[in-house]
Amino acid sequence: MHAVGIVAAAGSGLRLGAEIPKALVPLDGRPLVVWAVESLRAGGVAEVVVAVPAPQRAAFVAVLPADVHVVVGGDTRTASVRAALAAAREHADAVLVHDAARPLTPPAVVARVLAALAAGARAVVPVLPVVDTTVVVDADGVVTADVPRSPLRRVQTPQGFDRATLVEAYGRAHGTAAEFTDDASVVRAAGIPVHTVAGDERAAKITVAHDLALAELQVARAQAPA
Ligand SMILES: Nc1ccn([C@@H]2O[C@H](COP(=O)(O)OP(=O)(O)OP(=O)(O)O)[C@@H](O)[C@H]2O)c(=O)n1
Ligand SMILES: C[C@](O)(CO)[C@H](O)COP(=O)(O)O
Repeated sequence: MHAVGIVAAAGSGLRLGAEIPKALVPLDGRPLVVWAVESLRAGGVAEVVVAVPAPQRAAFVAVLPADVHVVVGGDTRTASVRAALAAAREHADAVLVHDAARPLTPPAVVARVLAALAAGARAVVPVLPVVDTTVVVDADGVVTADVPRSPLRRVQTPQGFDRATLVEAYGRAHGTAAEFTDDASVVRAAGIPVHTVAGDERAAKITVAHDLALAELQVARAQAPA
């Protein structure tokens, strides 16, 4: 199976609040996007396309390995993945879509996604259980319902797809009013079942400053002498 990786790195990172795009923010001295590309490669995905913000294209090219294909992303994550998918070489039979914002994703997660695709899944996502009590609130913030949490899962990346399936699902979604927060929901909207494999807490998404501080600690702990 030949898999191509897509890294969505075109966001601005408003919630992180850095002065540069989030994917360029350093973690232990190296930009988040570089960590994300390395995770994919360590897990077995050699060919990678990265979607970046147009104004900072040159800055991304300067930090990424020369054999990474850089494309300009869009206004939404879905638009950025669509742009990268159009640039992904057609000889690939699988696509793994990853967030630049998940820099410490263990290679084993990537390998589990690849293995599920090799075993015949057309779509697969890494997931973790929900550990907090989960509720619904109304417009005033008053709890209106408890949600049984045992069937709930938190979805991570990389998300893996049969390439033709992902291309067709993105084609169907084009021009609809639907808003998608990940690629598996684009595929599910086309009626394709999405399978799951075990995710990993270390693949957490860096969204706010606290997440970056935790990631720095995670790297320091991994580097500390035993
Ligand atoms: N137009 C966009 C928006 C997001 N992303 C990418 O999608 C991933 C997940 O998005 P998120 O964590 O929400 O990043 P931002 O959109 O940058 O964050 P914020 O919502 O705080 O601005 C990130 O790697 C981000 O770079 C993207 O490629 N193109
Ligand atoms: C793709 C994703 O990371 C899966 O959990 C998530 O949906 C991205 O959400 P965001 O609001 O764009 O950070």
